[in-house]
Amino acid sequence: MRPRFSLLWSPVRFKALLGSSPLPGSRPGAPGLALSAGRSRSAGRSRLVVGSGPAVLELVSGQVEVREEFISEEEERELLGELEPVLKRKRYQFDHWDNAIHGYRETERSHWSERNSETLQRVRDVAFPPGIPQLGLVHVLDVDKGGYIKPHVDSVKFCGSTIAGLSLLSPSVMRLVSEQNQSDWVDLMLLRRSLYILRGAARYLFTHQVLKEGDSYFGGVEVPRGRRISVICRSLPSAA
Ligand SMILES: O=C(O)CCC(=O)C(=O)O
Ligand SMILES: [Fe+2]
Repeated sequence: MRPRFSLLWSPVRFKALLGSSPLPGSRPGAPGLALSAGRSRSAGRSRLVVGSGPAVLELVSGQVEVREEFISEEEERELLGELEPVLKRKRYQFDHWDNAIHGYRETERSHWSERNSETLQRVRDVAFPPGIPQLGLVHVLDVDKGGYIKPHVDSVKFCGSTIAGLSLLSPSVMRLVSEQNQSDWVDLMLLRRSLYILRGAARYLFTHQVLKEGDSYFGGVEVPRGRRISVICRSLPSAA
């Protein structure tokens, strides 16, 4: 039996699937505007978020966060040590017509080693305000070097207002595109061992995607893609 709240395999996992075509009216990978230091929580983080203009950056300010070096090399090794044996037993999946993710394998995990539990607790502590209900299962997604995640909005049935993900092994670019106006976009530079957090409008009103090799540019500079594992914590939808 799959867990009741499993995000995996669910046909309603994705609310929207828009394809991965370039953005109309803007050039993907173009430098864009950086989230200004005044609006981000620290000047050090602002260079990891760029967007198509000040209005879109204003809209997502406080709802998009990227924290560089959130985990240490040692913590990354520890997570990989627990995850690799599980992931290696699975095959990468390619080319299913309805898949929002191409070239991936995934798992969910509720029990972790003590050290990894501590790392994940740090993620939860910064991502979720006290008392907010959280999905106990942590989602682990292993996307191959040639793999990518197409634009989608996480299902509101299974995921609440906050998504927080650690990036292991490879840098990548996450692109948010406004569902209302597709020329409004925000790119997040997801460095290896960084944490990103999407909240509120950034989570509900924008699709998110992880760019494929060849399209993977941040601020006009190519971000070489390798195999990437993300470890994702989510809040629960509030009860209806
Ligand atoms: O890999 C990530 O960080 C994001 C994955 C994602 O968007 C999803 O599983 O819904
Ligand atoms: Fe997602």
